[in-house]
Amino acid sequence: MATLSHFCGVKTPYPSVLKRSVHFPQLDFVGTVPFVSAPSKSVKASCCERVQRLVCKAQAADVNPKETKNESFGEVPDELTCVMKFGGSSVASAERMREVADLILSFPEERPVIVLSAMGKTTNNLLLAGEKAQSCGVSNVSDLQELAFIKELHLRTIDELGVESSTISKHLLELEQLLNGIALMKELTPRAKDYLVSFGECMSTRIFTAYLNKLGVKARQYDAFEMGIITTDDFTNADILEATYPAVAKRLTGDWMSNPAIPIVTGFLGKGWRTCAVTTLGRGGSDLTATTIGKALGLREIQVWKDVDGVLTCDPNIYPRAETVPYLTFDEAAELAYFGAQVLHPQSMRPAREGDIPVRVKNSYNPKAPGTLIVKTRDMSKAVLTSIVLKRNVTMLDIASTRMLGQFGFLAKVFSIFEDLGISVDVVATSEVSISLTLDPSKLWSRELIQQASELDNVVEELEKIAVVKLLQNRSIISLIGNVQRSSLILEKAFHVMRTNGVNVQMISQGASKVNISLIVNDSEAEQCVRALHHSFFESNLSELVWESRSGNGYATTTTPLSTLSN
Ligand SMILES: Nc1ncnc2c1ncn2[C@@H]1O[C@H](COP(=O)(O)OP(=O)(O)O)[C@@H](O)[C@H]1O
Ligand SMILES: N[C@@H](CC(=O)OP(=O)(O)O)C(=O)O
Repeated sequence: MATLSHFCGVKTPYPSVLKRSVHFPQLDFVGTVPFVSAPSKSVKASCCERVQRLVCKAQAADVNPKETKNESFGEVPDELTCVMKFGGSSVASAERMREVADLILSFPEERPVIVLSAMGKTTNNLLLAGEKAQSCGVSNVSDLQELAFIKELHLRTIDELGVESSTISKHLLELEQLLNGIALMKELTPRAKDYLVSFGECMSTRIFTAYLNKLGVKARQYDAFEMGIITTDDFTNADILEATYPAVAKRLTGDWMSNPAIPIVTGFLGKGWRTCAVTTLGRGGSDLTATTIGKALGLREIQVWKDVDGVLTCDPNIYPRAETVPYLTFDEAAELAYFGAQVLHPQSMRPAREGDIPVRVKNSYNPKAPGTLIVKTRDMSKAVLTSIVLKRNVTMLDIASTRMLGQFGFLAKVFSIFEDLGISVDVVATSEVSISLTLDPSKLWSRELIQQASELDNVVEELEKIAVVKLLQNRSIISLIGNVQRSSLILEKAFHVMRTNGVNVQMISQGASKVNISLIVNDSEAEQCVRALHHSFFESNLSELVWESRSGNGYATTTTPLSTLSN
C-alpha cells in the first residue's frame, strides 16, 4: 500500500503519526491511505489541517480517473438502482419531508441514493444572515431575523417529525458561532460563504435520515465534502474534479456492502482539492451532485424532483401557460440550463451525458405527472422548437477593429484579452473586422459589484487599444432551443413575431451545438418577447405550418400583439 508521501511526492512532515495510522473521522472517505487509530489530542490538533491537505491530494492521486470503476472498486451493488434528488421546495417543511419519504417508499423495488437540498429558502436566508452579520456587530448576531427563521424552521420540523433535537443541535450552535465570527471579523469571504451555506444541506439531510430511521427504514447520512466529492477551489462556483467518480463509487459501494442503508447525501457541496475547505457548486448545484453520483455508480436513472411538472416550454413565472416538454436530449437540456432555465443547474448534464444515464425531471407535488425524460438521442423528425429560455441582465460589447492589426490577428487578440482577464464570453457574432459578444453574467455576478465594474473597465480599456468599443448593458439573451435543422423556419417565425411587435433584434447567433439560436434584445422588452414567441410557436399548430411550408405552399401566421399577452 502506498503512503501519503508516495501520493504527494513529498516527504510527509508527520512520519510518526502516519506510522501509527491516525484515523480522522472527517477523512473517512480515504480508503487506501493508512491512518492511525488514536492520536494524542495535541498531535491531532497540530497536524490535522496539514494532513487533511495531504490526504486530499493523496485522494486525488490515489484514484486513476481513466480506470473503469469496476476494475478499481469492484462491482457496484445491483440493489442501488437510481439517484433521487429532492430540491429545496420538495423538503421545505415536515409535511413535505413526510411526503418525500412516502414517495421514496412507494417504489419498494428501488434502492435509491437520495440527494437533498437545504429546506425551502434556507440557503438564501443563510447568505442574508452572513451579509448582515458582516455589518451588525457581534452583540446583535442572535437577533438576526434570518438566523431566528432558520432555527425556528428546523426545530419545528424536528418536533413535527418526532426526531431527536440533538440531530442538529451541534450545527445550530456552530452556525451561530460562525455568524459571530463573521461579525467579529467584519468579513465574509467566498470561502466563509460556502462554509456558511453548507449548514443548510447538512441539517436537512440529518433530519431526513433521522426521520427515515425512525420509520424503520435504514438510512445513512453523508456530507458530500467527506465522501469524495472533490472540486476545484473556486468557492461559490466550484467544478467537480474527475477523482470524484471513483472516490464516491468506492465509498458508497463499500458502505453498502458492509451494512446496507439508503444513502442520504448533501447536495450542492464539495471539498476543495487544494484547500480541503467546503466548496459549493453554484446555486442549484444539487442537480449536479445527483448526476455526479449517478455517473460514479453507473446507475440506471437519475431523477430530479422539483415543484414543476418537468422542464417546461418556458419559465412559468414569465408565462404560466408553459407546457411540459416530454423528451429532451442531453444537448438540449445542457443548452437550456446554460442559457438560464433555472430548472436545471448549468453543468448538471455533463456527468449524465458522459455516463449516458437518463435523467428524469419530476414533480414531487404531482408525482403522477410523467415529467421530462432527458436522454442521448430522440426522434427529432417532428421537433421544431422545444423551449424558450431567457437570460437577463447581460452585458453586450460591440467591438470594431481600428485596423491596427491585420484581419488575421484581430479575433485572436480580442479573445486573448478575455482570456487574460479571466472573463467568459457567452454569445458571439463576428465579421472579419468586427465582433459582437455577450459576457456570461453568472461569472460576473459571482464577483463583488465593485470588482465587476472595474473588470468591465479593464476589458474596455484593453480592447480600445485595437478597436472602437461600445459597451451595452441591460440586454437579454432569448435562446430558442430546438431543432436547428429547421433554423429557417424558426428564424422566419421568430423574426415575424419580433417585427410585428416592433422589437429590434440586436444580435443573433446560432451555435455549433445545433440546438440553440440566440437573439439579443433589450431587457425591458424581453419578457414580452418570450410570451409572444411562446404563443406563436406553441399555441398555434406548428406541425401544420411545417408541412405546408415544406410542400411549398407558404403559410399564413397569426401573430398576437405583445400587449394582449400578459402573465
Ligand atoms: N423552462 C423551465 N421549466 C421548468 N421550470 C422552470 C423553467 N424555467 C424556470 N423554471 C423555474 O425553475 C423552478 C424549479 O427549479 P428549482 O427552484 O431549482 O427547483 P428545486 O429547488 O426544486 O430543485 C420552477 O419552480 C420554475 O419556477
Ligand atoms: N440549496 C442550494 C442548492 C440547490 O440545489 O438548491 P435547489 O435544489 O433548491 O435549487 C441552493 O439553494 O442553491
